[in-house]
Amino acid sequence: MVFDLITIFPEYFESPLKVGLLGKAIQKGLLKVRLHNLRDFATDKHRTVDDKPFGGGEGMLLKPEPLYRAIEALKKESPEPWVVYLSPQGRLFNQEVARELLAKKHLILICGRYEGIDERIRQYFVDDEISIGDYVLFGGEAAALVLIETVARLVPGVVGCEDSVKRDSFAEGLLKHPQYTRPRDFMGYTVPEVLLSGDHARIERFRREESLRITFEKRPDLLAKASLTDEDRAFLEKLKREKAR
Ligand SMILES: CN(C)c1ccccc1CNc1ccc(C(N)=O)cn1
Repeated sequence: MVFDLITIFPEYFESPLKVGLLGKAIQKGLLKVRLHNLRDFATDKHRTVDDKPFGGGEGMLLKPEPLYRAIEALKKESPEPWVVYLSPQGRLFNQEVARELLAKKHLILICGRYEGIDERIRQYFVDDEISIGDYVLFGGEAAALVLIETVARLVPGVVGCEDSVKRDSFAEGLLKHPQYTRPRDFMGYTVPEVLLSGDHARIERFRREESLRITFEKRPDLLAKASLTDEDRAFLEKLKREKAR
């Protein structure tokens, strides 16, 4: 997996790419993240990358030429790169989109600043416009980092045990069940005894029911998309009856 980042603030990414499992994965060569300063693709003396919008209006836009030069230079380096533009106008990013992007193997991420980029770059050179959520950031860098972390976690070997990635929240379409560790009694708050029972079948069922319960309470919208067994559906019916009471 290769991520090429086009940004006017490469320094933004310094420490996030060094720490934790992402830092280790890059060190191990499980994935590559390459930073490209958009200013290096400007040709004038002042390395200009932005300009005023035609038709007037507040703020500045990223000019098309430096972006075009950056994208074309990076496209030459690999067979089929996938050009992603992070913007509030993009399709909503989620775990499913992350799995799609993992299959692309080489992503070129454009981090917008100011009011965004010239429409002709978006229209003719971007393959995929993605938003990480309905809010406005100073720039696309934070969104790019969210995308990189989510996709990187899916690269084999990045997260220790593969199964844990499979059992993540959203992986099966449900929210993750609550988790506990020592001590058994913390300020009088104890751990559900089933988790101390050693009865793995019972523990698995308890955890599945807890996932169903918190998804039903906090994100019922996810239930429509989740893959549910008959046992799951029966449990959800019980929750609905309890709620109706
Ligand atoms: C300056 N803005 C508003 C802007 C406008 C257009 C493109 C990029 C930017 C950079 N900001 C971003 C980027 C992404 C997201 C998101 N939700 O993924 C939120 N904000």
